[in-house]
Amino acid sequence: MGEQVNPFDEASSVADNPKTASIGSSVIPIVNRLQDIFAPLGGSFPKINLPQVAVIGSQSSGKSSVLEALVGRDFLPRGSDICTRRPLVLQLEHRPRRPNTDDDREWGEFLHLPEKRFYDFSAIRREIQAETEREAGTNKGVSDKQIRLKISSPNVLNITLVDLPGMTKVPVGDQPSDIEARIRTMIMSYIKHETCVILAVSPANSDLATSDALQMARAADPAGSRTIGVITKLDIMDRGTDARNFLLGRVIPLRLGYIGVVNRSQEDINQDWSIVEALNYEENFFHNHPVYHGLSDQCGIPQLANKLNKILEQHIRTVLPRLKAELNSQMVAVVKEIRTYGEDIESKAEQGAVLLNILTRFCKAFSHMLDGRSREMSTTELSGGARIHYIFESIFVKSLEEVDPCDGFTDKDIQTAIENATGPKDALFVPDEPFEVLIRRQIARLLDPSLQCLRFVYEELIKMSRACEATEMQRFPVLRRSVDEVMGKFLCDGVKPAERMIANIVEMEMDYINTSHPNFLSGSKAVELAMQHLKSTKMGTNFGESRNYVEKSTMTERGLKSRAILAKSVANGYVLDQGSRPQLNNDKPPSSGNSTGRTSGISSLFGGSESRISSGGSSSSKSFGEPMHDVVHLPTTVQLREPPALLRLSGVHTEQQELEIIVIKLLLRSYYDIVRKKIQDFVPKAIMHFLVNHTKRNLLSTFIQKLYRENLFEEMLHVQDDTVVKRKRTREMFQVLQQAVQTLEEVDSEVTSRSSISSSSIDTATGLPKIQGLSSPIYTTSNSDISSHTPSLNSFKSHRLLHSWE
Ligand SMILES: Nc1nc2c(ncn2[C@@H]2O[C@H](COP(=O)(O)OP(=O)(O)OP(=O)(O)O)[C@@H](O)[C@H]2O)c(=O)[nH]1
Repeated sequence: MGEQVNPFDEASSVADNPKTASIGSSVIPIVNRLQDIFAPLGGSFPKINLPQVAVIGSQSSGKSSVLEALVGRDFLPRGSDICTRRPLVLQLEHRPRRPNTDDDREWGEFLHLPEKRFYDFSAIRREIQAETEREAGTNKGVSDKQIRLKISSPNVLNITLVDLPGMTKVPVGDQPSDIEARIRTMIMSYIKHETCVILAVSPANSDLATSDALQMARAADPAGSRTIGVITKLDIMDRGTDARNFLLGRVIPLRLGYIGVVNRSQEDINQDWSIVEALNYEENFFHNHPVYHGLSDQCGIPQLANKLNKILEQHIRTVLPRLKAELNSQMVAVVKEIRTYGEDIESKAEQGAVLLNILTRFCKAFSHMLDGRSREMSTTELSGGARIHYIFESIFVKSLEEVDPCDGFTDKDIQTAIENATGPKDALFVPDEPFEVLIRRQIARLLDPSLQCLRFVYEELIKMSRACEATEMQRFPVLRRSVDEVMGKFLCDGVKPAERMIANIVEMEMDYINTSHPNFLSGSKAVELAMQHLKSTKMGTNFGESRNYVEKSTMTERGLKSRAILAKSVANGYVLDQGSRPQLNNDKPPSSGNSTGRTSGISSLFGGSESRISSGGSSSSKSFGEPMHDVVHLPTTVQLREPPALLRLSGVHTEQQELEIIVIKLLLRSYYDIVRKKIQDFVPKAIMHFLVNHTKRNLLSTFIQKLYRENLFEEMLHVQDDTVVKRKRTREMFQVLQQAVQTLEEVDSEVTSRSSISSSSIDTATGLPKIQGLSSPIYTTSNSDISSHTPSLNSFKSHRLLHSWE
């Protein structure tokens, strides 16, 4: 006794002591093996996160002593007074042994002292004490601020253990009056998590039935599926009493049962007993004790470690299927990749077959994509032929729909066109020319969007051809480039006739303005509507309404030629008839003398103003032999101003002019509508015929013509230089994965045979044992050990549990 353990000396570790078992000792080989499996697969593989273990109990119940014994290292402050005053989160980190090195030392590292390694474990204990005092003071104060300590060693498992301050009732020193509630809240924040295994420590020398630890554990884990009861200080119970009934679960039943332990007493600590010595003492104690002798499964730190190890093994067993699934999906990916690298193709016949196959598949994929029969059809966005339909309907047709037929010219422009068309005379009727000039101009504007639509479809086809490049084509860069080139040229060639056809359609429309079209608005209707509009404008009503009405109502009406109809229009009170002179509706005599330049002597079609017809009678009554005017040559008194070089209309319209403008606009709208509809119909047809369907029909024959040539086989099927390397590497990876799957199967059956927890009693979410059925009483079963059932691999597999991964 009293022999000091040298922490540097690995031989002194409990983990290596064949007589003892520390936490994770049985799990380490499994985890190591798993790591060996996954190491060659790279860092992408997820880690196995084991559950956290938290030690709870009343003050000085022996929590730190239990934790130390489980880890097998002396490094925690222990004592009869309050020692743990801040939560200590102890992260054990497995460091693989490095071959051919002797640096297998263990060290500790605090989060608050990064990069400082503690190789001396008593220095770790001193730092824990110092750091506790820095935060919680020296006078028994408690803080919930964690101390985080990482222990790195080749002998530990990756697991986190938490030592928590003990529960107390009466505040002492600097402790606040609500210390009890505060500590309980702190403890609960750790043990409430489903993945936390609770070690509920109760000292045997106090009333076990009122154990604070068991009460709290029950609150956090009502099913009792992750709580192990630990009874300490069995060596200092009242003489004549023992904890047998408690250990057997007869007082407070607990699903995972109880383990009784004997740690070092304060005196042992003072005498520097090592952990190994303490464990030897404990072993002897139970062996020689008349009551506990028969309860060897429930007594001793090694039994506690065993119980915990089984839980950890079970957890690993729970995550194994997930690992397998992960391996399998990697296998699938690798097999897929191997396929992209293909095999070496030697003979010409083979090369020809491969090339033809690739080209045929490409064309099929292209066709399928166009027709919406692609296997990899997206459900999140439009693709293939649906995009072309969208271009036609939602872009092209809709955009033409939104064009205003009178866009691009003003009323003044229309009036100027009318004036110019009548030449030096005043017109009898509204002439055809302005209407034709303007409608041609508007039809010409349809060409650009039509060609744009063609370009959009062309670009779609290019995109689709890229998307169709089958995986096997990826490894033949020359073939890929050639297919791109042939496709590009082929599509370009298809664009040209489509372009010509579209230009022809527009030109045809511009070349002959068919005012006899059945849907064209009749001139008389146009005049009528124009007059209605003028009238309603005067009355303040909205012309838009009447115009809409007109457009609808006249679509089917057979139109008459504008000139003829206009000549029979009614305007401003005059009845106009072709070839006859306008008659005034009233008997107003024509005024004489003050005729303007616009009066021509013959009434114009819209010649409604008196001034425009007033001088007609007198001039027509003169004979040819007579001079036109009676000119009296007097000295010039009035100087005419020179006409300006650039003549423009003022923009102020007479009512008559306004009427003419409206008529022209109505006719423009009506005719433009007819043309627009034709263009909306013919342009997509031209594109489909000359470009899209042509491509579908003739692509394969073009490919065969251009690329399927024996002298090109070699060149076309030349693989990328790194393909050979990749092919080799992927095949090796496939073998590694195959090996990994096999090893995993072995580990699985190994763990299954070792694990003694029934698969049906595993919580699928946490990997921890669970209670069957909610109706069963909490902390119910007697202390019948969790090891009573050993499931077969098949029974385990049939359950197909969920696995907890983080
Ligand atoms: N005789 C005997 N003494 C024990 C046993 N377990 C712990 N002790 C002593 O009880 C005292 C408290 O032990 P700790 O391990 O510090 O208890 P703790 O629960 O961590 O204490 P706090 O963290 O301060 O709440 C120490 O003096 C230990 O030596 C035991 O099984 N038998």
